[in-house]
Amino acid sequence: MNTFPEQNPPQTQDTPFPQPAAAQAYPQAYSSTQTGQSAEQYAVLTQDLLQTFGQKVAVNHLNLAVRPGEFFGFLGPNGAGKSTTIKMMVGLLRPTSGSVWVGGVDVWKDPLSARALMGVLPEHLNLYERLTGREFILFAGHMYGVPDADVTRRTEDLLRVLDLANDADKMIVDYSVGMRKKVALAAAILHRPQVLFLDEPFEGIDPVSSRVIRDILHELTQRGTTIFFSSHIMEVVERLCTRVGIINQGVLVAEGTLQELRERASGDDKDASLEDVFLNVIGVRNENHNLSWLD
Ligand SMILES: Nc1ncnc2c1ncn2[C@@H]1O[C@H](COP(=O)(O)OP(=O)(O)OP(=O)(O)O)[C@@H](O)[C@H]1O
Repeated sequence: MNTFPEQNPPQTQDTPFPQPAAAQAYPQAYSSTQTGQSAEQYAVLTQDLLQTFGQKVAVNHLNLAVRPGEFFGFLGPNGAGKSTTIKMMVGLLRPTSGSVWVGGVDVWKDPLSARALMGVLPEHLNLYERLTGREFILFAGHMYGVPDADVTRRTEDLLRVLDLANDADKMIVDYSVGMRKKVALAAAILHRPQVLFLDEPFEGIDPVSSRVIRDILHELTQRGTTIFFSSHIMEVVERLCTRVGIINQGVLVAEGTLQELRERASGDDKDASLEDVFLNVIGVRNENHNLSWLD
Protein backbone atom coordinates (compact mmCIF):
# COMPACT_ATOMS: atom_id res chain seq x y z
CA MET A 1 0.00 0.00 0.00
CA ASN A 2 1.57 3.26 -1.03
CA THR A 3 -0.85 6.13 -1.13
CA PHE A 4 1.76 8.80 -0.79
CA PRO A 5 3.11 10.35 -4.00
CA GLU A 6 6.78 9.78 -4.62
CA GLN A 7 7.27 13.22 -6.08
CA ASN A 8 5.65 16.56 -6.35
CA PRO A 9 3.32 16.78 -9.33
CA PRO A 10 4.63 17.72 -12.76
CA GLN A 11 5.57 21.33 -13.23
CA THR A 12 3.15 23.49 -15.05
CA GLN A 13 5.94 25.37 -16.76
CA ASP A 14 8.73 24.23 -19.00
CA THR A 15 11.97 24.57 -17.04
CA PRO A 16 15.35 22.97 -17.68
CA PHE A 17 15.51 21.63 -14.16
CA PRO A 18 14.69 18.03 -13.26
CA GLN A 19 11.95 17.21 -10.78
CA PRO A 20 12.56 18.15 -7.16
CA ALA A 21 12.96 15.76 -4.50
CA ALA A 22 12.15 16.00 -0.87
CA ALA A 23 10.76 12.54 -1.31
CA GLN A 24 14.02 11.43 -2.92
CA ALA A 25 16.27 13.16 -0.39
CA TYR A 26 14.39 11.78 2.59
CA PRO A 27 12.39 8.82 1.30
CA GLN A 28 11.96 7.37 4.78
CA ALA A 29 9.95 10.45 5.80
CA TYR A 30 7.39 9.70 3.18
CA SER A 31 7.26 5.96 3.39
CA SER A 32 6.53 5.93 7.10
CA THR A 33 4.29 8.96 7.74
CA GLN A 34 1.47 6.78 6.50
CA THR A 35 2.00 4.63 9.54
CA GLY A 36 2.66 7.67 11.78
CA GLN A 37 6.20 6.54 12.56
CA SER A 38 8.65 9.11 11.40
CA ALA A 39 7.32 12.65 11.59
CA GLU A 40 9.22 13.18 14.85
CA GLN A 41 12.56 12.67 13.08
CA TYR A 42 11.97 15.87 11.16
CA ALA A 43 11.83 19.43 12.33
CA VAL A 44 9.34 20.22 9.59
CA LEU A 45 7.52 17.76 7.41
CA THR A 46 4.75 18.46 4.94
CA GLN A 47 2.73 15.81 3.21
CA ASP A 48 0.82 16.62 0.07
CA LEU A 49 0.13 20.14 1.28
CA LEU A 50 -2.42 21.97 -0.85
CA GLN A 51 -3.84 25.48 -0.66
CA THR A 52 -6.34 26.84 -3.12
CA PHE A 53 -8.02 30.24 -3.24
CA GLY A 54 -10.97 29.77 -5.57
CA GLN A 55 -9.49 28.66 -8.88
CA LYS A 56 -5.98 29.66 -7.82
CA VAL A 57 -3.70 26.84 -6.63
CA ALA A 58 -1.29 28.74 -4.39
CA VAL A 59 0.54 25.66 -3.02
CA ASN A 60 0.36 22.51 -5.08
CA HIS A 61 0.78 19.19 -3.21
CA LEU A 62 3.98 20.21 -1.45
CA ASN A 63 6.17 17.50 0.06
CA LEU A 64 9.03 18.91 2.07
CA ALA A 65 11.24 17.45 4.81
CA VAL A 66 13.59 19.53 6.95
CA ARG A 67 15.89 17.84 9.43
CA PRO A 68 16.63 19.16 12.94
CA GLY A 69 19.39 21.77 12.93
CA GLU A 70 19.07 22.60 9.25
CA PHE A 71 19.05 26.18 8.06
CA PHE A 72 16.54 25.88 5.26
CA GLY A 73 16.11 28.68 2.74
CA PHE A 74 12.80 28.84 0.90
CA LEU A 75 13.04 30.78 -2.35
CA GLY A 76 10.65 31.65 -5.13
CA PRO A 77 9.54 34.56 -7.28
CA ASN A 78 6.78 36.93 -6.17
CA GLY A 79 3.50 35.07 -5.74
CA ALA A 80 5.17 31.64 -5.84
CA GLY A 81 3.52 30.42 -2.62
CA LYS A 82 6.21 30.95 0.03
CA SER A 83 4.15 32.92 2.54
CA THR A 84 1.13 30.71 2.01
CA THR A 85 3.28 27.65 2.77
CA ILE A 86 4.73 29.22 5.90
CA LYS A 87 1.27 30.25 7.11
CA MET A 88 0.08 26.65 6.78
CA MET A 89 3.19 25.40 8.59
CA VAL A 90 2.78 27.69 11.58
CA GLY A 91 -0.96 27.31 12.08
CA LEU A 92 -2.11 30.62 10.60
CA LEU A 93 -3.86 29.25 7.52
CA ARG A 94 -5.66 25.92 7.41
CA PRO A 95 -4.52 23.82 4.43
CA THR A 96 -7.13 22.92 1.84
CA SER A 97 -5.73 19.40 2.27
CA GLY A 98 -2.53 17.68 3.35
CA SER A 99 -0.62 17.65 6.63
CA VAL A 100 2.19 19.50 8.38
CA TRP A 101 4.24 18.32 11.34
CA VAL A 102 6.60 20.54 13.32
CA GLY A 103 8.87 18.76 15.76
CA GLY A 104 6.79 15.65 15.19
CA VAL A 105 3.53 17.38 16.20
CA ASP A 106 0.69 17.60 13.71
CA VAL A 107 0.16 21.36 13.47
CA TRP A 108 -3.51 21.13 12.57
CA LYS A 109 -4.42 18.35 14.99
CA ASP A 110 -2.55 19.70 18.01
CA PRO A 111 -1.94 23.39 17.30
CA LEU A 112 -1.16 24.45 20.87
CA SER A 113 1.61 21.86 21.32
CA ALA A 114 2.99 22.72 17.90
CA ARG A 115 2.98 26.47 18.59
CA ALA A 116 4.92 25.91 21.82
CA LEU A 117 7.78 24.45 19.78
CA MET A 118 8.03 27.25 17.25
CA GLY A 119 8.95 30.88 16.88
CA VAL A 120 7.36 32.80 14.03
CA LEU A 121 8.19 36.00 12.22
CA PRO A 122 5.28 36.33 9.80
CA GLU A 123 5.15 38.30 6.57
CA HIS A 124 2.70 40.87 7.91
CA LEU A 125 3.58 41.79 11.44
CA ASN A 126 0.64 41.94 13.77
CA LEU A 127 2.07 43.73 16.78
CA TYR A 128 0.42 45.37 19.77
CA GLU A 129 0.99 48.93 18.65
CA ARG A 130 0.24 50.50 22.02
CA LEU A 131 2.87 48.47 23.86
CA THR A 132 6.45 49.64 24.03
CA GLY A 133 9.10 47.44 22.40
CA ARG A 134 10.25 46.24 25.82
CA GLU A 135 6.69 45.47 26.96
CA PHE A 136 6.00 43.53 23.79
CA ILE A 137 9.06 41.29 24.14
CA LEU A 138 8.35 40.73 27.85
CA PHE A 139 4.74 39.87 27.00
CA ALA A 140 5.83 37.33 24.38
CA GLY A 141 8.20 35.68 26.85
CA HIS A 142 5.43 35.33 29.45
CA MET A 143 3.03 33.97 26.83
CA TYR A 144 5.50 31.17 26.14
CA GLY A 145 5.85 30.41 29.85
CA VAL A 146 9.51 31.38 30.16
CA PRO A 147 10.45 31.93 33.85
CA ASP A 148 10.29 35.61 34.91
CA ALA A 149 13.99 36.08 35.58
CA ASP A 150 14.89 34.62 32.19
CA VAL A 151 12.33 36.76 30.40
CA THR A 152 13.76 39.92 31.92
CA ARG A 153 17.37 39.02 31.24
CA ARG A 154 16.78 37.82 27.69
CA THR A 155 14.62 40.85 26.86
CA GLU A 156 17.38 43.25 27.89
CA ASP A 157 19.97 41.20 25.98
CA LEU A 158 17.88 41.20 22.83
CA LEU A 159 17.11 44.92 23.06
CA ARG A 160 20.82 45.58 23.37
CA VAL A 161 22.11 43.36 20.56
CA LEU A 162 19.34 44.44 18.19
CA ASP A 163 20.14 48.10 18.90
CA LEU A 164 16.69 48.79 20.29
CA ALA A 165 17.70 49.73 23.84
CA ASN A 166 17.37 53.48 23.29
CA ASP A 167 13.86 53.06 21.85
CA ALA A 168 12.72 50.31 24.20
CA ASP A 169 10.23 52.56 25.98
CA LYS A 170 8.71 54.01 22.84
CA MET A 171 5.38 52.65 21.65
CA ILE A 172 5.57 50.27 18.69
CA VAL A 173 3.19 52.48 16.71
CA ASP A 174 6.08 54.96 16.48
CA TYR A 175 8.64 52.37 15.31
CA SER A 176 10.14 52.26 11.80
CA VAL A 177 9.65 49.21 9.56
CA GLY A 178 13.05 47.79 10.52
CA MET A 179 12.51 48.41 14.24
CA ARG A 180 9.16 46.61 14.09
CA LYS A 181 10.81 43.66 12.40
CA LYS A 182 13.55 43.53 15.01
CA VAL A 183 11.13 43.65 17.93
CA ALA A 184 9.04 40.90 16.32
CA LEU A 185 12.17 38.82 15.83
CA ALA A 186 13.16 39.28 19.46
CA ALA A 187 9.68 38.11 20.51
CA ALA A 188 9.97 35.10 18.21
CA ILE A 189 13.28 33.84 19.59
CA LEU A 190 13.13 34.72 23.30
CA HIS A 191 11.72 31.31 24.27
CA ARG A 192 14.48 29.51 22.32
CA PRO A 193 12.13 27.74 19.92
CA GLN A 194 12.93 24.34 18.50
CA VAL A 195 11.95 25.53 15.02
CA LEU A 196 12.04 29.15 13.87
CA PHE A 197 9.99 30.28 10.86
CA LEU A 198 10.99 33.59 9.32
CA ASP A 199 9.17 35.14 6.38
CA GLU A 200 11.49 37.70 4.77
CA PRO A 201 13.40 38.54 7.97
CA PHE A 202 15.85 40.91 6.29
CA GLU A 203 13.34 43.08 4.48
CA GLY A 204 13.69 46.69 5.68
CA ILE A 205 16.68 45.89 7.88
CA ASP A 206 19.84 48.03 7.71
CA PRO A 207 23.23 46.38 7.04
CA VAL A 208 24.42 46.66 10.63
CA SER A 209 21.31 45.00 12.08
CA SER A 210 21.35 42.55 9.21
CA ARG A 211 24.76 41.36 10.28
CA VAL A 212 23.63 41.07 13.90
CA ILE A 213 20.56 39.07 12.91
CA ARG A 214 22.62 36.77 10.70
CA ASP A 215 24.97 36.13 13.62
CA ILE A 216 22.06 35.41 15.98
CA LEU A 217 20.46 33.02 13.50
CA HIS A 218 23.75 31.25 12.94
CA GLU A 219 24.23 30.90 16.68
CA LEU A 220 20.72 29.51 17.07
CA THR A 221 21.35 26.80 14.48
CA GLN A 222 24.68 25.97 16.15
CA ARG A 223 22.69 25.30 19.30
CA GLY A 224 20.22 23.03 17.58
CA THR A 225 17.40 25.32 16.44
CA THR A 226 16.05 24.57 12.98
CA ILE A 227 15.41 27.62 10.84
CA PHE A 228 13.02 27.76 7.93
CA PHE A 229 13.12 31.08 6.19
CA SER A 230 12.02 32.73 3.01
CA SER A 231 14.04 35.45 1.38
CA HIS A 232 14.67 37.21 -1.88
CA ILE A 233 18.21 38.13 -0.82
CA MET A 234 20.34 35.50 -2.52
CA GLU A 235 23.63 36.44 -0.84
CA VAL A 236 22.11 35.90 2.59
CA VAL A 237 20.62 32.56 1.61
CA GLU A 238 23.91 31.54 0.03
CA ARG A 239 25.84 32.47 3.13
CA LEU A 240 23.55 30.98 5.75
CA CYS A 241 21.59 28.06 4.40
CA THR A 242 22.49 24.41 4.58
CA ARG A 243 19.62 23.46 2.26
CA VAL A 244 17.48 25.38 -0.15
CA GLY A 245 14.05 24.75 -1.65
CA ILE A 246 12.76 26.68 -4.64
CA ILE A 247 9.03 27.02 -5.25
CA ASN A 248 7.46 28.30 -8.43
CA GLN A 249 3.74 28.61 -9.11
CA GLY A 250 3.04 26.61 -5.97
CA VAL A 251 5.24 23.68 -7.00
CA LEU A 252 8.55 22.75 -5.35
CA VAL A 253 10.83 22.79 -8.39
CA ALA A 254 14.19 22.23 -6.73
CA GLU A 255 15.58 21.17 -3.40
CA GLY A 256 18.99 20.31 -2.04
CA THR A 257 22.24 21.71 -0.74
CA LEU A 258 23.67 24.63 -2.66
CA GLN A 259 26.24 22.34 -4.17
CA GLU A 260 23.61 19.88 -5.34
CA LEU A 261 21.51 22.64 -6.84
CA ARG A 262 24.52 24.09 -8.63
CA GLU A 263 25.41 20.73 -10.11
CA ARG A 264 21.88 19.95 -11.23
CA ALA A 265 20.88 23.35 -12.49
CA SER A 266 24.01 24.74 -14.02
CA GLY A 267 25.78 21.67 -15.38
CA ASP A 268 29.45 22.40 -15.81
CA ASP A 269 29.32 25.83 -14.24
CA LYS A 270 30.47 24.88 -10.74
CA ASP A 271 30.90 28.54 -9.81
CA ALA A 272 27.32 29.48 -10.59
CA SER A 273 25.89 31.82 -7.98
CA LEU A 274 22.62 31.03 -6.25
CA GLU A 275 21.06 33.76 -8.35
CA ASP A 276 22.16 31.96 -11.55
CA VAL A 277 20.75 28.70 -10.19
CA PHE A 278 17.51 30.37 -9.15
CA LEU A 279 16.96 32.03 -12.54
CA ASN A 280 17.79 28.79 -14.29
CA VAL A 281 15.45 26.74 -12.12
CA ILE A 282 12.47 29.01 -12.50
CA GLY A 283 13.08 29.18 -16.23
CA VAL A 284 13.86 32.85 -16.74
CA ARG A 285 15.18 33.48 -20.20
CA ASN A 286 17.20 36.37 -21.51
CA GLU A 287 14.53 38.42 -23.09
CA ASN A 288 14.45 42.01 -24.15
CA HIS A 289 13.10 43.90 -21.14
CA ASN A 290 13.36 47.35 -22.71
CA LEU A 291 10.43 49.70 -22.43
CA SER A 292 10.07 51.01 -25.97
CA TRP A 293 8.29 54.15 -24.78
CA LEU A 294 11.43 55.20 -22.87
CA ASP A 295 13.27 55.74 -26.18
N1 LIG B 1 -5.88 35.23 0.94
C1 LIG B 1 -5.67 35.06 -0.36
N2 LIG B 1 -6.67 35.10 -1.24
C2 LIG B 1 -6.50 34.90 -2.56
N3 LIG B 1 -5.28 34.65 -3.11
C3 LIG B 1 -4.23 34.62 -2.28
C4 LIG B 1 -4.35 34.82 -0.87
N4 LIG B 1 -3.13 34.69 -0.31
C5 LIG B 1 -2.28 34.45 -1.31
N5 LIG B 1 -2.92 34.40 -2.49
C6 LIG B 1 -2.33 34.13 -3.80
O1 LIG B 1 -1.55 32.95 -3.69
C7 LIG B 1 -0.35 33.08 -4.45
C8 LIG B 1 0.84 32.86 -3.55
O2 LIG B 1 0.96 33.98 -2.69
P1 LIG B 1 2.11 34.07 -1.58
O3 LIG B 1 1.85 35.30 -0.76
O4 LIG B 1 2.19 32.79 -0.86
O5 LIG B 1 3.42 34.26 -2.48
P2 LIG B 1 4.92 34.57 -2.05
O6 LIG B 1 5.76 33.53 -2.69
O7 LIG B 1 5.02 34.71 -0.58
O8 LIG B 1 5.17 35.96 -2.77
P3 LIG B 1 6.08 37.24 -2.39
O9 LIG B 1 7.50 36.85 -2.62
O10 LIG B 1 5.64 38.28 -3.38
O11 LIG B 1 5.77 37.62 -0.96
C9 LIG B 1 -0.42 34.46 -5.11
O12 LIG B 1 -0.94 34.31 -6.43
C10 LIG B 1 -1.38 35.22 -4.25
O13 LIG B 1 -2.06 36.22 -4.99
